[in-house]
Amino acid sequence: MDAFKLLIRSTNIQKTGPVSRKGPAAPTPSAGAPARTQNPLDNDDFLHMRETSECKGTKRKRCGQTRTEVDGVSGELDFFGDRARLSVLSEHTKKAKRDVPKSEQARIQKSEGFEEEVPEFDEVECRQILKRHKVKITILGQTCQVQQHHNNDSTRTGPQKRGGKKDMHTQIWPQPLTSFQQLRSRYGISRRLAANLDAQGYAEPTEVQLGSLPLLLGSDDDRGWRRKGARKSKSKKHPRPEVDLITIAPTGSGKTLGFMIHVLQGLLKERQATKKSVPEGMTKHQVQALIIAPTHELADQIVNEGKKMAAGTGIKILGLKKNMRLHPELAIVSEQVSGGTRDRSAHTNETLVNSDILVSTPLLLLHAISAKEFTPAPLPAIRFLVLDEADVLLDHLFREQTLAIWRACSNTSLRTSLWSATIGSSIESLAHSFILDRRRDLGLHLSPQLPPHHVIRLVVGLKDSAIPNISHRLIYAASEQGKLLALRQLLHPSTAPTTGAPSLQPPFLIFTQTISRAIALHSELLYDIPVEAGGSSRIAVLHSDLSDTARSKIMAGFRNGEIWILITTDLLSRGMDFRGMNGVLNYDIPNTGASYVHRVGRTGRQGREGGVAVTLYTKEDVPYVKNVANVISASERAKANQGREGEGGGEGVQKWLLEALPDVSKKTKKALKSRGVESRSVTVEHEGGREARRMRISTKSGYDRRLENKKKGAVGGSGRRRKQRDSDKADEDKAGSEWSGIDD
Ligand SMILES: Nc1ncnc2c1ncn2[C@@H]1O[C@H](COP(=O)(O)OP(=O)(O)OP(=O)(O)O)[C@@H](O)[C@H]1O
Repeated sequence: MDAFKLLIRSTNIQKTGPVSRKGPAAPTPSAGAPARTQNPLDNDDFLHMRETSECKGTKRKRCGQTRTEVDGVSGELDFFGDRARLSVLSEHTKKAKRDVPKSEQARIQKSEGFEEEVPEFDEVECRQILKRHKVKITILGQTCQVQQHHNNDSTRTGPQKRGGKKDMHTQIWPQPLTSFQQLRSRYGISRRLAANLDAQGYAEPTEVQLGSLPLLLGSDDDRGWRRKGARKSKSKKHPRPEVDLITIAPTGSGKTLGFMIHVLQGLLKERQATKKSVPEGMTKHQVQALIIAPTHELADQIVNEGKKMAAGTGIKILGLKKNMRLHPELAIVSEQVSGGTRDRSAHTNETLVNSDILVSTPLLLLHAISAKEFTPAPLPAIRFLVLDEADVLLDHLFREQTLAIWRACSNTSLRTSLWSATIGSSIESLAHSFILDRRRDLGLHLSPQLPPHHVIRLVVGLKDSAIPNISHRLIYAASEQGKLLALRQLLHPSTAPTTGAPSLQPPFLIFTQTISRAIALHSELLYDIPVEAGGSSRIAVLHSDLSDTARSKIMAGFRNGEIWILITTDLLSRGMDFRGMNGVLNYDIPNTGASYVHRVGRTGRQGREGGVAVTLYTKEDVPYVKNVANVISASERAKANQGREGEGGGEGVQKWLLEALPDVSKKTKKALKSRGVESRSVTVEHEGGREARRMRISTKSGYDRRLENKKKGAVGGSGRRRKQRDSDKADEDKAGSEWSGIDD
């Protein structure tokens, strides 16, 4: 199925200005820009690193010469090359704008299309555009008893039977957002928000933004909600349905901007509508939107993105920190506050920090809103709840915490949106039922005054699959020793026989199954990067056992190009947006197909070509590796449908291998998901045993290790003996010098 074909193809949408229905084809942002390595090392430098690693004696001079280049370049490392350029451009534009009178500015804006009334697409056009972009929008209906065998209504996408029951799902074709200008002209977003978006330099909405923003922002009538066959009523306007959205769109497709615009506009609209003067005793900012993400790193990234979009709007966005508490009235109470507005609560001595949007991990937030452990106080002011990486937030690890927060959001007009590149049917059902049950508990389903409510699923491309614009490689390395060897060959391809394998160029991420394995691999590779190229400072390990400060420092180092290779666990597999990332190496196979999709999705973002995803596997992994092979194969098929098979180093997984690999049973999948490959989870220190020793990450042979241990033992023993001798001598001296009276 050519699922992502249109993600990298041109569209019929004009790049700027008012949308023409018959406009020329233009590529969308996620349509795969030509390979562009923002990577500072830009290949030459990495080649230098390889050269220097091969440099011995005679080549010293050349190495020395290049060294200064490397040092020089390292100062210019800029993963966000485009962004820097854009910010310069936007500064330039801002300055130019300041010099133009306001009336003229308005005229220019209008001529640029910002204020232009954009004609609506008719139903056929909506369908064509959404289809071309592979955007499928479905109203999730309630489960009903099956009454007939054939369903002649073509708008029903089902029935999807579940034990004699079927889900009454209905596909719809609402107005797509074909240019950002329409956000203002059609959906009336704030001028400031539109300007902030403009300053980001995004030319056009990505597919997920094209589909989700009209649903979330919506106009006040039923435009775009016509279903196939429904009669158009020109005179009668219906209230726009309230929407809770479940969005499944590829990694790096711009979901963050989708929910951020929705939340910011929602808050700005409310602020404008009520034009509230702040009542006495109340704070100026009140948390009305919660964005939940599974890791601190992702939460920080969302805050950064949010701040850019919220600049100058008066809306505050804050990342929750450990030392903060959320008051039941939704003022954040903190003893040590860094930044933000400060107030003194009238009733307590606690310091209050005010914010409109709060970004947090589930546990941190639950802690902040719970007076006693896990009994969260109600959060009636919350009107927007965003679950980023919703599938992981609703999976067993975070489920209780996430649902507890969701339950605490007691506002009757709460709008919830769930976002991820992978949301399986069980998680979707769970979310759907939770939304319906919550409405039932609040009595909302009986209220005739309320507008209709829909739970909508939006899928972009082929659901739950890896992006096809990167090259996937599945490499058999037989054993742990083999994996280390393979990794070194990828790092220094000139030392390896030509295998046709894609080379892995920094910056890249290496994923391991456990923290201890990440640490072990880090110490093993520490000296693989030559001193001339920066040595051990170029490689780092990041995991959840490190302090928050250490984690932030490493993240900053990786983002600004000081660190080239980052070894980590699944901690960084979701949501992290590192621009210019050249590759991902799964040193240990991921536990699930979804985990593979997210890990490899750290490269090839925004449809960029040239990313490489390498997965090493050993004979221990053979029973499980089909999980990964299936995802790669689906991605390769998508590529083949685009006529791009063989690009980027040949087939990711050969057909014979796919057929030869054993299927993974449901039971095994479940065990793998919770524990990973069992033999890799045991450690020599704690559980000992041959198995653990075999899975250890080290190039040293058993013989060498024994020799080393003996040597260590001998050195230790000699040290102990020396100490003993010294202490005996000291005792003797002491005894000799003590006065023992006059001998008779
Ligand atoms: N309309 C756009 N045009 C160009 N770039 C965009 C657009 N929208 C977002 N981006 C950029 O695309 C990159 C990826 O966006 P984002 O992190 O939101 O992806 P995502 O869909 O959330 O991915 P993941 O599933 O991995 O979390 C970001 O660097 C963002 O700035």
